[in-house]
Amino acid sequence: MLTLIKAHGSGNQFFLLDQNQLTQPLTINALTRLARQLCHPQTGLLGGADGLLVIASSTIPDCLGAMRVFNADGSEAKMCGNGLRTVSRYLAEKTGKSRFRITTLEANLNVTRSANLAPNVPAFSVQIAPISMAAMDLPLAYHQLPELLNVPIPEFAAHQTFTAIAVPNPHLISFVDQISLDTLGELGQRLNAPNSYFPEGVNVSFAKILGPNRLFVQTYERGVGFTNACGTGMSATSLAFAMQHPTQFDPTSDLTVLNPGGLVKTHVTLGKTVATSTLRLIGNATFTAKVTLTEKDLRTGSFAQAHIDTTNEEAAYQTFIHHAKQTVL
Ligand SMILES: N[C@H](CCC[C@H](N)C(=O)O)C(=O)O
Repeated sequence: MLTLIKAHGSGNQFFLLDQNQLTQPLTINALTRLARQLCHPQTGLLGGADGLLVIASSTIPDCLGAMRVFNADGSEAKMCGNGLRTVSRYLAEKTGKSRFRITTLEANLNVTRSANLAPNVPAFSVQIAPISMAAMDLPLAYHQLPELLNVPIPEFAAHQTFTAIAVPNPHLISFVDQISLDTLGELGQRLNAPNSYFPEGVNVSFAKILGPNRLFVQTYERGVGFTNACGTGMSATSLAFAMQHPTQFDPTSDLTVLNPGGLVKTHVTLGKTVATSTLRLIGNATFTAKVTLTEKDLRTGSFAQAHIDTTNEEAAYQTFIHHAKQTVL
């Protein structure tokens, strides 16, 4: 038997699979198929999820594991900020460590257990890196511009400016007075269609500035669609906020970033270049259920015999968010 964990970071839902439990690792094709099967909102497990996080061993010194990210549509992503917090918790509990690194596709990232946000609401602080605005790192094909920083782009949306940042997965960010889900949804779908300005797709975030170091961010995610929260999206948006709204950015304290699924904190340090800036994402790592099933059923995508143990953490998280939103707004 093996265990899948259903988890979320700020309402961004994932299944965690530690490949070390398997007789042999699943191939990329099998992981792509499994992500689609597990995450499907109707036919998946537990109402589906936004992605599948695959944990494997790492050979890098002081890295306790490696994380790969598969979106609900099966596409692989370079990074997942909310997911990294849940993987950090999994590895912290597996090893008893509270400060270590995790290998991701383009960086070995520092993670640290933080103080619980409330009783039964564990939290982690994770590094988000590498950071780039170079069109080739997104990749972006828009009128040969070397980067997008606060650029009006009528083809994307009227009367809006856009910033593109890779952390290292690709993000397109626009600060708006009011968030139009229709505009965001149409743009998200259009820029993730074949032959768009973003040949590998892009996560699109609209952000509302609520006050100094306080944002609300809604993201349309590549490979998923609208989600409760996008960790890398909120991190990239925090960096864009620091660059574009310096009078409202206090570098000495965290930002509070609200989202439909709750809230996170981010910390931004602005370097001389974007590549020398740093980002940290701090927030909950909630395990909502543990799923036990045979390796055979996992490999065949047969979940009828899976045994579900629901935890009591979701109620604790909702209580925390209810109180937190009252204090932050
Ligand atoms: N959809 C994203 C991956 C998941 C990232 C998001 N869930 C996060 O927390 O960062 C992408 O394709 O780049």
